[in-house]
Amino acid sequence: MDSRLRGQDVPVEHDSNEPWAQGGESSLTPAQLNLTRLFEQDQQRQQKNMPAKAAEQAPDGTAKGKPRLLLMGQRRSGKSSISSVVFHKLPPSETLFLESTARIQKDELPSFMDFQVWDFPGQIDIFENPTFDIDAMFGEIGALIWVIDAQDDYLEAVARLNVTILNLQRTYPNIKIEVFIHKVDGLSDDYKLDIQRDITIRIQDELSDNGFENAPVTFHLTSIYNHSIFEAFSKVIQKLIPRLGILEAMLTNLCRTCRFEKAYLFDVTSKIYIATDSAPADMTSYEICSDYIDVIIDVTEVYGSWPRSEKHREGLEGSPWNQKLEDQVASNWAESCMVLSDGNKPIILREVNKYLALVAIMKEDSYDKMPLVNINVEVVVQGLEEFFDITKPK
Ligand SMILES: Nc1nc2c(ncn2[C@@H]2O[C@H](COP(=O)(O)OP(=O)(O)OP(=O)(O)O)[C@@H](O)[C@H]2O)c(=O)[nH]1
Repeated sequence: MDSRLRGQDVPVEHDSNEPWAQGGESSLTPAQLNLTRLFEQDQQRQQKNMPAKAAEQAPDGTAKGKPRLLLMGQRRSGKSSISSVVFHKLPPSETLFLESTARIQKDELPSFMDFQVWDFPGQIDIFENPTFDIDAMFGEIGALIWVIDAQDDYLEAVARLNVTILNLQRTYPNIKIEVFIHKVDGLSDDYKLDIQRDITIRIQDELSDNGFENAPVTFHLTSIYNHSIFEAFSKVIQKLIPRLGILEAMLTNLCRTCRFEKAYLFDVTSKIYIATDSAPADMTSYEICSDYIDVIIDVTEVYGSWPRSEKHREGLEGSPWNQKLEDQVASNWAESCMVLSDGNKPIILREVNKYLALVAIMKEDSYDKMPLVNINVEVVVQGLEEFFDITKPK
């Protein structure tokens, strides 16, 4: 959308003499310097914890420093379906036709943090197979996602998961283990909770029998047929973001200042939310915001997206506007800073960069204050850009 459709935007002029506009170490604001220092400390700590072998080289030449998500579990538990639905937009019903994975599928996903997803074939046991370089696999920061089919007998899956956790805990105590109790669609709420309780107890008992009391294992109830899989991935990815608290604080402040009900920072392609404000997250607001992203993407696909052709640009900059496009829109990146009314609660979407978008649900009376809201959103977006600039893997 351009500003003619939006109407309410107040473009904020930026003084190029302002410190953050210039770049360079000496021109950083105290907040930027503080974040840079904290981030460097985090990285030094992580490098100390990394096994020497993994720190030396990346397996198969993939870029280092990219967080890696490993999808493991029994055959047909739903690993490839999860990866295809979340990261490749495959409609859930089409996963019925996916073939069994024969070799490890490595997916590099260009996104705000360029992570990789490795989909393991269900029949492979990496600890029994000497050809696997375990150090290279688990040395990088990331998470192991273990998928358990809740509609099937899960005892063997739990037993294999226990062996895997015990093996990992001895060498890589920091790796996060995320258990997806999957395919819970069609199960009653009571039954879902029973299964979750049973699996949790079986794993925790085994771990404490072996002397591991506080292993970082988290459980999620998931299905590709609703938003639960995106919600679970959001939680997994959030744990990989250094200094997530700063992002949350920014969004909480924005909600307070603009009287938003809820604000999410989304990774647009996967619709994973990578941060939200401190108000309790509820599935409904997440669903509304993520569906809204779909609407915007569909509209953008129909009416053209970045980059525009020279001719299109000339048309937009010509009469009657007679202004450069950059001067007409609030953001160089955003084509979709627009407001829709949903049940009297407008929703605002503002692109942050080509991967991220800020989506917020406003309160009923906030529509009148759009110019102020836009200015505040603009400032937060700049803060977010600076955050990701400082914390991106170097
Ligand atoms: N009901 C339901 N079925 C699912 C769900 N996720 C995946 N499936 C189905 O589970 C079957 C197996 O899915 P796959 O993704 O191929 O399983 P996999 O774990 O990758 O299997 P391997 O490659 O053999 O290890 C497919 O028929 C999917 O449609 C879910 O959330 N709910």
